[in-house]
Amino acid sequence: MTGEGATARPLRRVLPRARRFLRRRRRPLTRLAAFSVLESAQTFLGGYGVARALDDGFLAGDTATGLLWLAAGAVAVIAGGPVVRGVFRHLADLVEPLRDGLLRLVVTRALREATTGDGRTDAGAVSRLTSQTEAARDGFAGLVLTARTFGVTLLGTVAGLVVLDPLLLLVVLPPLALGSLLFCLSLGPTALRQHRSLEADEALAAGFGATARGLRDVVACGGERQRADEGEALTDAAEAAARSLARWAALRPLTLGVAGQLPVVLLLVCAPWLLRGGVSAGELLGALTYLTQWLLPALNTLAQALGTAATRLLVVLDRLTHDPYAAPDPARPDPAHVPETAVPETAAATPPEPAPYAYGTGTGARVGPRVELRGVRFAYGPGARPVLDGLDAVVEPGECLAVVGPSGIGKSTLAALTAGLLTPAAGQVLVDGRPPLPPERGEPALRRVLIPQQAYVFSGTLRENLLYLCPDGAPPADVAASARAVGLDPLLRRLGGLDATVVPEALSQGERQLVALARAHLSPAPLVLLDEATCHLDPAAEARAERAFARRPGTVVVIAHRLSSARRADRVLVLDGLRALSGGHRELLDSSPLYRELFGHWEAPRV
Ligand SMILES: Nc1ncnc2c1ncn2[C@@H]1O[C@H](COP(=O)(O)OP(=O)(O)OP(=O)(O)O)[C@@H](O)[C@H]1O
Repeated sequence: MTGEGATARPLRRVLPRARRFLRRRRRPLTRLAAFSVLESAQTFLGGYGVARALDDGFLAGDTATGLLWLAAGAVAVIAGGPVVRGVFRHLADLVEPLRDGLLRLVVTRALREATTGDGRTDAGAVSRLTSQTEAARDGFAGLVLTARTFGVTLLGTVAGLVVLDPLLLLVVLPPLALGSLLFCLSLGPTALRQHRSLEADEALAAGFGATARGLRDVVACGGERQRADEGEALTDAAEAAARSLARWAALRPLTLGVAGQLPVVLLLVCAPWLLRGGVSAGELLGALTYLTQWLLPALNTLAQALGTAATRLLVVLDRLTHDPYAAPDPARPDPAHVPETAVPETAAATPPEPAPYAYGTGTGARVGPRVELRGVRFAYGPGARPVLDGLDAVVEPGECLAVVGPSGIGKSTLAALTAGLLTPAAGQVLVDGRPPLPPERGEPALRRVLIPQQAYVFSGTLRENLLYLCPDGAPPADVAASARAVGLDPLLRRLGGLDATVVPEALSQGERQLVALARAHLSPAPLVLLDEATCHLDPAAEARAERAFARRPGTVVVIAHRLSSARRADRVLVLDGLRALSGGHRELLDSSPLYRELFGHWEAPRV
């Protein structure tokens, strides 16, 4: 999860720019302040008029005077119209340059990206030019207006209370100052938590987006458990961030209560003392009018604006002013990459299950799980014709079985059933005597890897790609040995070593298959299923990769792309739709017309 430093970064980036911008706008700011002082006369008369209306008018039996004072307050509001117009005019002088500056920045950057010719395009420029700059302008204007209104109200209220009776100020000022101070102190931590929550949400969205995009490959590579753990870690982080934000946000009503409502309560509680001290009933009501009619609403609006609108403004400003193509900060991992490469803390903290076999580069005895298919029937849909029906087959521990048969006969279906990706409608698939668990139920340790035709390579270093199926990591010597064994060395040298960054789309299909093969070779999985996983390699490279898997301890099932794979395997399974025959290459040439026919059609390269 991102740390405090990372969450504070947008604040640190935006605040100096904001200060510079405001320093250059002294004139409109001064004019705005001058109009605001005029406007505070409205607030002043709002409370003072009520006090005089009561004391000099209604309580003194002079209703006309009372009504006149009330009317004075109303006239002040109406006369304030031109003042408000002036405020908006000077507000425009402040916020329009902000939008112009942001537009200039976005256009300059988009043009630079379009003309540097490095192939990167700033796809978000249109959104930044339109909605985001408008959002920044509106947000800034709203914030200035709210802060200004609060300042005006506070000024009018304090002036009114001093004129009515300084004793009133003695009661009102302490809780108002204390509440405001507490509120200001809570702003920083709340903003930090808001950013942390936003970042956690974004990381969550990026993580699940990446999973959704690569779902097929994740399943094919047997990475469901790792993905599920990563997803859970991201969800937990987002939840923790939201809870932390909620705790700080809950402080806000408390501070507002101290600043806005406690003075009202204190005024009422101290009313007898105030009245004895010379404060009149009208002055008391005037003070209450200041608090309830003016100060409290202004305080609430300000708190709301600072709590939500200001944070949103900060995020938008940061997005607009921060160069997305600037050199990345090494302290900040790219959220889009985190789920692809990182082993989640929860997984790392869980002690690994004792591995039943030794894998990787060893050359020991032929060990591995026994795979058994008993009377397996499978159809893609309830009414569909079964692809496999009554299929019996066995792969002995440590054996390499090649599966051959015409196109569409069900070879990949058999691989997917063995991997646990599909469940038979009838019969049983057993790996070491147990049905392979479907991916969503996962198994604690990586038991099998299926490499499909379309190899999965992600953006990251070669090392990260190779270690993707090694939740507990692997010694560097094993990584290098697996790369060498499957024939990845030339690509490794060309890219500049294990720490070179891989751009998946810049690799050929065969190179991608080599990366996937090295990854499976290095993985601790005791059962490897190669579903035409070498189809883009030339015959010599295919032979090298298959020999590497034959030397690796474990059971291997190869869905053969060329007959040469069948010749190298310990045994061959021929699927012909009605029955399955298994045996050695020579044996099948004698016993299986289909195998003979396939052999006749296949080119048998000499490698
Ligand atoms: N997801 C699916 N939904 C419906 N039918 C499918 C699906 N996948 C495969 N099939 C059908 O099941 C049959 C067996 O397909 P499968 O891919 O297992 O054959 P295959 O022997 O591996 O073929 P190939 O050698 O061409 O890859 C085919 O008729 C295919 O059209």
